[in-house]
Amino acid sequence: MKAERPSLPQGLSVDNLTPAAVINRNGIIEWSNSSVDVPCLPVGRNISDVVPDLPTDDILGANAQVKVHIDGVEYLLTSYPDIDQQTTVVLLENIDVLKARLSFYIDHYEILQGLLDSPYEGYAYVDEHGVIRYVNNTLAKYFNLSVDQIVGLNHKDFPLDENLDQVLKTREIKPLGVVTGVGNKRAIGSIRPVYRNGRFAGALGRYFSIDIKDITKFGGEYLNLVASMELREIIADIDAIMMQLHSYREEFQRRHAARFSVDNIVGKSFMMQDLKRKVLKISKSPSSVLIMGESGTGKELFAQAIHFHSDRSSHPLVMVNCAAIPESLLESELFGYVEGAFTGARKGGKLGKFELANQGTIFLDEIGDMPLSMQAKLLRVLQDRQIERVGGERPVPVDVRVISATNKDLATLVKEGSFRADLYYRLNVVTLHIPPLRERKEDLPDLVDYIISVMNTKLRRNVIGVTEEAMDLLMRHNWPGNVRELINVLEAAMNFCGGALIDVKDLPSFLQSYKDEPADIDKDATYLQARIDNAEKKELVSVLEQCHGNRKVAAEVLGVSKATLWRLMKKHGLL
Ligand SMILES: Nc1ncnc2c1ncn2[C@@H]1O[C@H](COP(=O)(O)OP(=O)(O)OP(=O)(O)O)[C@@H](O)[C@H]1O
Repeated sequence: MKAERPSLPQGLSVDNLTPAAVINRNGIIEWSNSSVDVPCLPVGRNISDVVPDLPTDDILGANAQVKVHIDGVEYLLTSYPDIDQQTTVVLLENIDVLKARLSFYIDHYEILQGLLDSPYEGYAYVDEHGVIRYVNNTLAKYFNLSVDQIVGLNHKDFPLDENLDQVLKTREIKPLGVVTGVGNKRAIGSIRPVYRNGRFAGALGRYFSIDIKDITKFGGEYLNLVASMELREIIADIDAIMMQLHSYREEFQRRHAARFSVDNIVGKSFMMQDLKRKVLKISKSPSSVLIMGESGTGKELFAQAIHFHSDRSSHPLVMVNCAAIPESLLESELFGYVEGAFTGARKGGKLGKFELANQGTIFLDEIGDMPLSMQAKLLRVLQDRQIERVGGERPVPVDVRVISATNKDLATLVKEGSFRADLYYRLNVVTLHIPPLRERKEDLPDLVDYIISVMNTKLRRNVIGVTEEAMDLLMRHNWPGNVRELINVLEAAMNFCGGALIDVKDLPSFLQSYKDEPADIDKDATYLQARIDNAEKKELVSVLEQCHGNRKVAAEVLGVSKATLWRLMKKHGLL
């Protein structure tokens, strides 16, 4: 019958594989785990009979380790005295088995050490209290620190995996965590909970560099690692994200492409022809452009055309109306923000208009309304060619051409102190002045035709033009709202007109009232003179072009003296 096991010394546990016995002060075996299965320590016998070479006096009531032999087998015998020294527990471990186990551990230790020393992978172990207990050299290098400088720190004081806190709380694995080291070195990996003897014992993280320079540096060896399933999955995830990003970019690009070229700008007046020529010239240059002109003159249309004809046209044209965005939001709209930059900030942060316009063009409309505080920040961006996201810690380089527009007189704003002079000069490298419609009324008939054709599509109508009387009234108006006002008037008239031609009665009453006014001889004369001047200039330009700039021949063709030709060229700004 198997004797009941006496209590073992505290902290000692005995399994059934290691022969163990409890012996009394006289060396008699009182209990043994091996009496039935492996009867090498039979109960009731004296231990010195069973283990002939045992120095009994050394082990009884003492904690000792001795090498002994039983039936020719070598054992390591360990003794543990009970607290009252009445009994002693002895354990017998087969030395050959111990040696084999040890060499197994040594081999595995070396393999593990080799893995942990990997130059491609970073490892970290954080205990259940959040104290960093281990990092390998590779991970320490991410932070330009030594292993010793990191081990012992609490993870809250050190920027390890962003998911670490969650794993310590939820004890669940978190894939795709990012470790951001110094110089924006980044590694991606997973962190998982660790259990020891069934007890939660912290978290273990494993990371791969996602720095392309590192990947190429590791070359073939790195590619071997690519074969690992985990990395392949991560790469597949990154690929999917990149593809998504690419399609969003394309969609963004499509929505922000320039829709109008110079051919869409209606107007044959000399001033408009001249402006269109300038647009074609300046579009290729990276210089900032300032477009000035009253409201509704077509400043945005010109900005579109500049972008359309530039080398940047395959990249976005991003519009910002500086007057429409509250001052408090303008900075984050222009430069973006990082996650957690302020209360209500979107998760993951937000890109600003400058970054969205990268490699393309940004159109800053109503620049005269930009608050002074923002003007200083914009100036820095134009000088340094880099932006700083709100809440961000590092500048982001941007390659953006800036076109700004205003209907205010910026030079006067500078004098009054509400616009920075240095910014004015930065923006004003090239200036386009769009003349108001009243100064180029000869463009009105073409604009009317163009607007009617656009409105026919929009309103599903078939109007072919305006009557002579109606055109006369349109010509008499001063158009303070410029082309936009003309568009509104014609749209309203097309809604009223029942026939193919817009007549006087279809026009708004303020226009109809002109017909009761005596013709303004001065105004009409000015208009006529403008047309004559325009025709004269056109003829001059065409003849000079035909004669390849040879003034003597041009004067002959025109039938004027060389002096008259010179005077005419000066008058029309052709010298
Ligand atoms: N020369 C033109 N040819 C054809 N359409 C024009 C022309 N000029 C202006 N338009 C049209 O007139 C409208 C107003 O033009 P746009 O918005 O470019 O003016 P703006 O000067 O930028 O105005 P604001 O200063 O109020 O922003 C638009 O619908 C535009 O397409």
